[in-house]
Amino acid sequence: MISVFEALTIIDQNTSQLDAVIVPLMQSVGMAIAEDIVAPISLPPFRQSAMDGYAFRHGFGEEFQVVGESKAGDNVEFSLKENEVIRIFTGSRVPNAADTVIMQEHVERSGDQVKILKMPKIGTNVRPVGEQIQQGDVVLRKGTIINAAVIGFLAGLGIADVLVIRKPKISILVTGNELQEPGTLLEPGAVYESNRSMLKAALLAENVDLVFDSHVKDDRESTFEVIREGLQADVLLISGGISVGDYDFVKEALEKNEVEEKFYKVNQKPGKPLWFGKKEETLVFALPGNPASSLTCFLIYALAAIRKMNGSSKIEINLKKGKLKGEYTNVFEKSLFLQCRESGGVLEIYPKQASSMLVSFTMSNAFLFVPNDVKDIHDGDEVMYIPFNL
Ligand SMILES: Nc1nc2c(c(=O)[nH]1)N[C@H]1C(S)=C(S)[C@@H](COP(=O)(O)OP(=O)(O)OC[C@H]3O[C@@H](n4cnc5c(N)ncnc54)[C@H](O)[C@@H]3O)O[C@H]1N2
Ligand code: MOO
Repeated sequence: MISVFEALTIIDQNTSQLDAVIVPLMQSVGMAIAEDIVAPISLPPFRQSAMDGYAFRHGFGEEFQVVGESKAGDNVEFSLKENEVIRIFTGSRVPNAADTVIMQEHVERSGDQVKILKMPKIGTNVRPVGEQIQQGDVVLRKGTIINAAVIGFLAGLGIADVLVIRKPKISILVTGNELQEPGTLLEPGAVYESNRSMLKAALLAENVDLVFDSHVKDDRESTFEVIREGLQADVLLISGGISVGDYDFVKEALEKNEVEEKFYKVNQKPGKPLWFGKKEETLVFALPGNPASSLTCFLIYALAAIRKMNGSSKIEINLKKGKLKGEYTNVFEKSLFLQCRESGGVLEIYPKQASSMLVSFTMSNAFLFVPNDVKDIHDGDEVMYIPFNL
């Protein structure tokens, strides 16, 4: 059985960033920029007034006559004499002849006469061309994730389309005769299906396209067929049917579909029977069906691969250092991902940790990571943890 870190390395070696596509700006939210962006124009593109007030030539007294107006959107030029001002507004072009703008609260106006009450320094309230960005500057680096601020900034540069890493296409397949949809009366021997909704919910916050989701009964032929369909994606996530029971057909169906196994079984709890493979460029994660095992394996392995496809860097665990509150003994000789609450670097382990249970997950914000060779951990000991956000 391989270790957690070997599993991550194998996934990393088999995962590549997806190709780049041009999309309209408004469709790019959450996507990673695929090449450095160079400013096509300077910002501001012209000398711009920062205030509503008057534009004038500094150093020629305090009393002026208003001889014109420049409002937002205008592009008028004036040859200002020493005692002349232009009425101006925030965002308007400052005529070349003026070097300073005084805000209107600092003048006294009567008719077309203006008296400056509080003389500003030369250059005040005039935003120079390129004050924010110079044309030709690299303004955003490859890999930047597009958020509302980036959208606003790019739109402000006049950019309407952007080259981004395309979204991974994801298929979800859950297996099991016993699974029944929530909202129906539970039949004897059945359980409510939860992994499909859970994985879909976890993917909502990610930059992906869900292209296929299905439930298949424990049947050899149907499992083969539905996996064949689900492989039309960048990532196929399968839940359940990957253990060694007589009705666990997933491994066999993956092999029959010529998905190459890269590993099966990781020395961890939960999630020991995790299976990972690849067919051409499609990655397949067969997640163990127990709900906590499925979610743990998704968060630690599949999500890291999806994010790498999306433009983030290497796949690795984000291990942080904290202190344990309480005592814990690892009796399993496996690496453990324990659901816990982290606050200020102090970790408290929740009691119900079985693979079949999600109750502690609902209250958790981190995994305490216990390596397989660590047995006893005492109150106040330094521990490693992995924060997560659900
Ligand atoms: N003889 C052995 N038996 C098992 C081993 C083993 O090594 N030898 N490993 C155990 C471990 S560890 C795990 S984890 C499970 C994984 O089994 P499968 O991946 O085959 O999952 P299933 O048998 O299909 O289901 C397990 C469990 O989870 C429930 N389940 C499955 N899918 C869903 C779903 N979509 N929503 C809600 N609940 C689901 C299912 O009803 C079962 O109770 O194997 C152990 N066995
Ligand atoms: O490895 Mo399984 O997920 O513990 O029950």
